[in-house]
Amino acid sequence: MPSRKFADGEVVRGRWPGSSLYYEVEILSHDSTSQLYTVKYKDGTELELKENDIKPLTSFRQRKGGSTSSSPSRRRGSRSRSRSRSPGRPPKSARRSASASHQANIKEARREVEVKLTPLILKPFGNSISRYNGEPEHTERNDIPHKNTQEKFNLSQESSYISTQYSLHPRREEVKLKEIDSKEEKFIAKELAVRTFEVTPIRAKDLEFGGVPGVFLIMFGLPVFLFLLLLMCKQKDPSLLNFPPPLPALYELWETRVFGVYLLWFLIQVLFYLLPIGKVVEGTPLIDGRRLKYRLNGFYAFILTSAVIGTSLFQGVEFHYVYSHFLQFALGATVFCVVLSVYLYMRSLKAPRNDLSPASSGNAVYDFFIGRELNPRIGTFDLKYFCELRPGLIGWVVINLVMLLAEMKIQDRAIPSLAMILVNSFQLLYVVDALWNEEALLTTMDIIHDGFGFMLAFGDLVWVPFIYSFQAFYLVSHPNEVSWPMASLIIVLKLCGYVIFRGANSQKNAFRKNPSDPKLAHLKTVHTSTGKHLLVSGWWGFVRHPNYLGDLIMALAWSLPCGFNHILPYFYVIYFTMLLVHREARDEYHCKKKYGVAWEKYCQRVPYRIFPYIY
Ligand SMILES: NC(=O)c1ccc[n+]([C@@H]2O[C@H](COP(=O)([O-])OP(=O)(O)OC[C@H]3O[C@@H](n4cnc5c(N)ncnc54)[C@H](OP(=O)(O)O)[C@@H]3O)[C@@H](O)[C@H]2O)c1
Ligand SMILES: CC(C)CCC[C@@H](C)[C@H]1CC[C@H]2C3=C(CC[C@]12C)[C@@]1(C)CC[C@H](O)C(C)(C)[C@@H]1CC3
Repeated sequence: MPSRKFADGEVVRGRWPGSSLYYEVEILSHDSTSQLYTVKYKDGTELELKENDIKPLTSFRQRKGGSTSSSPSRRRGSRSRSRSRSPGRPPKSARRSASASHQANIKEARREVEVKLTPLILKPFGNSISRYNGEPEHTERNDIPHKNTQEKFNLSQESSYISTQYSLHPRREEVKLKEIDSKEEKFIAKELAVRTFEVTPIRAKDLEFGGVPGVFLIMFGLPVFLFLLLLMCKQKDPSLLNFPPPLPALYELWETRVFGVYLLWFLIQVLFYLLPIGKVVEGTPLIDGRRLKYRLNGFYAFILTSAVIGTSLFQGVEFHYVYSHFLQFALGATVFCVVLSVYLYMRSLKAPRNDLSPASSGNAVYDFFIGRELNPRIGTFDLKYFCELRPGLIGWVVINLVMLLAEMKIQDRAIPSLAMILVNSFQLLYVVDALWNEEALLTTMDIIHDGFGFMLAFGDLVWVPFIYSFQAFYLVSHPNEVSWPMASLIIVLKLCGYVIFRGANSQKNAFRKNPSDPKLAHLKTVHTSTGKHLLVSGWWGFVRHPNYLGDLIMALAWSLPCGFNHILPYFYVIYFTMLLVHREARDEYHCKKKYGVAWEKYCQRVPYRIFPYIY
């Protein structure tokens, strides 16, 4: 077997094709047949290089006094004084055909500017930002000013893919050069976006959820499973050992009126979403540097929904209808989700490449599931963002209330059971918390990475409202009396989970928003090649996903009020453990790709993923 010189994960310099420039890259893999290395540049571009085009870091000498950068994604220090070339920028030969006239204009204008070129000096670890994935001198730092500089640096560079390669010193016509700069930057950013998609097709082995067969199974299996669970839960003895009840015929489950009520609910939420109340914030930078705007009015939508529900109750609207047609509502929501997914896939075929999700693969079945378009929008209406928090999440609280009323009616109670009150209030707290901290959603994997397809449409609109309300649904036909001491223990457990969940999420969100926040000055961090830091103390030094741990503890506290007669109310805990273990693995995979060696250092330092000393 032919030997290879560089190992996976090694940080080296890779030649940018068509040029004699070398950039820091991470070796991702090596193909022994073609003898090519797959490498990743710091701006995320992945390419295949020959061994000859790769050099160890040590083969570059550091030159004193040079004002250069070796970071592909590094923004120029002084925009008026420097010109750029970057790995994102295609080699001249490749670019010429596509952009001949644009380039001619630029060249023409540039001729009028007298410039002095400073050749690139590759400077291993010459500046903090170019230290690849790790901490050559100190791994931990509390030095906020240092962190701040880097973080600011990173934030500004995030919207640009331009790197400083040559230092040009204009002597005249500075304004003109600036104009060319900005024209060219836009052009390069656009080309890079296209190029990144061209050079990084997702290979079959990178498909998540078991690839095409896996997502096929999930798409058909989950709706069937949902109905089985709901039917089992309605049985007098919902033991798993009992044979599952047969699925009713489709015509028995379909009711146009129910579907109409569901549509009405959806439209009311659309209306609330469109209200011009709440502040508007920017999301994380997209591949082409744009930042989408999002209005944060989820909490207001919740208040308004509560007002509508309260008024309807007062007016005597029969909410029991939802309980007695629960399966029909679940089917209505499923049909809606399928139609929505088809629409999303169809429109994504016309979407520009820049708008596609990094998770999409080119395979129709897989993309239908994972979502092809990252942020499908109709005007300013963001479909994914809307569905993630509104109809399903707020719907879950309303369904819980329906179950509480149904319990009182069916069990002939003057007040709801303590178990029902616990389940309702715990889950209400969870939903209100999500809506109150709506901005945090903008940095989740769902918004940044996954497209909007069947997975999230079904998850948000069907799975969340109809499965997450399962404990309340169970309690309607399976009463469980909880003693006060037991209730107190459960409340303590829920609060512990909530403190961990909220503490961890808030700590990370605050750190990502402002790394020099004085309240976080005591926390230790490692810095990464991207300029971002990773927290290695506080909640994030306890386990690598403390927020998942808190979430799981809360999930257990939601199930305990249902007692120990059946395993069915614990389905949520079991499913959620599987979901979060899988999600954790997906996140680790992305973080490993993003942060390389720095992530490995973090893993060594914080060895447990979710459960301390267990996993
Ligand atoms: N109820 C449900 O069904 C459900 C389902 C899924 C998730 N959730 C909850 O949703 C919340 C968000 O979850 P999520 O899956 O989006 O993941 P998350 O844990 O909030 O975010 C993961 C990201 O955090 C950053 N990060 C990781 N380690 C870090 C560290 N040590 N220091 C600083 N940043 C670090 C990384 O992104 P960057 O470095 O790029 O910032 C990583 O990609 C969680 O609380 C989770 O429990 C609930
Ligand atoms: C295969 C499918 C069944 C998988 C479906 C997954 C979805 C149900 C989840 C994926 C991301 C989740 C999520 C929340 C709810 C459940 C998901 C949509 C969330 C809205 C719950 C409240 C949290 O506070 C949150 C806003 C952080 C969270 C975001 C992710």
